[in-house]
Amino acid sequence: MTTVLKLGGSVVTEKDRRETVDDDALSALAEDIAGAAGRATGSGSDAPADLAVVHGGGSFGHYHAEEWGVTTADGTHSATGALAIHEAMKTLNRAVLDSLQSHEVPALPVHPLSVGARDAAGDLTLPLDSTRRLLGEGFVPVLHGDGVAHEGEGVTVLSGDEIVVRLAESLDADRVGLCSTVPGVLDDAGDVIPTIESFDDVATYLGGSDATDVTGGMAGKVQTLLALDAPAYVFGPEGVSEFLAGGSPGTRID
Ligand SMILES: Nc1ncnc2c1ncn2[C@@H]1O[C@H](COP(=O)(O)OP(=O)(O)OP(=O)(O)O)[C@@H](O)[C@H]1O
Ligand SMILES: C=C(C)CCOP(=O)(O)O
Repeated sequence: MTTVLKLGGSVVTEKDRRETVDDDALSALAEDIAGAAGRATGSGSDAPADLAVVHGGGSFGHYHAEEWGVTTADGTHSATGALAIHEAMKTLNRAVLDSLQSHEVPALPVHPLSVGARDAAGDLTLPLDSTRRLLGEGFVPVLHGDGVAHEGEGVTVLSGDEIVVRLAESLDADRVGLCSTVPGVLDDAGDVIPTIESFDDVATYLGGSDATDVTGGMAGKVQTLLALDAPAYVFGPEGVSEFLAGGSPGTRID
């Protein structure tokens, strides 16, 4: 059983305060991840079957991407700018790793800038040999939204959501979960939509992000998740344990 879980940048950071980790939220998530694997602190048991974690940018990557005018399509040839985005994401990644490891989750980093590339059409190559091998050896690889080399553009943004989709396809994942600040995809009355099977059915409800976010909020998420073979779930932090236990919190996207 292979599971891909994205921790939204909106959840693990205070999105409107530059480069600020939400320590309490992150720690609660790490505890849920550890608990789901029967690996709560002190249990000493091994890693669960194949869990890959991805996290977004929150108040780390997005601030720098915006400052340098970098999006998923428009890049920078400034090494200073690209490094600012990458280093901010590495700082956040380190905080995620520290929190997971402090809950006995055997988490290790995989930095997409070092391996990924986009061609001129924007198509992504993301070799995942190290991710696959880490999983096979009982680790929990933790990838993150990052900069990526992009033909003709320099470096553009690679969103955590795009990494999730690529991971799910390449690892033939059984389940995909996106933990965001919202309890699911919401309709115009603010209620969680239980299941989404077509973009057109829900397009009018879907907006961008309510914070600084160069990769674009819920509409993009739903669109990319619909393209996946594996079922994907969008839920809030309260849904993580249920998701990792095999349940169906929030919105299911088929
Ligand atoms: N119909 C909708 N239902 C739920 N959320 C919506 C909807 N339309 C827009 N949103 C916005 O989408 C946001 C979630 O997208 P966002 O990209 O901020 O999430 P994230 O994945 O947690 O963060 P990051 O992109 O930094 O990783 C919600 O906080 C909300 O503001
Ligand atoms: C802004 C950067 C570098 C990462 C974006 O990742 P996302 O928050 O998952 O969209």
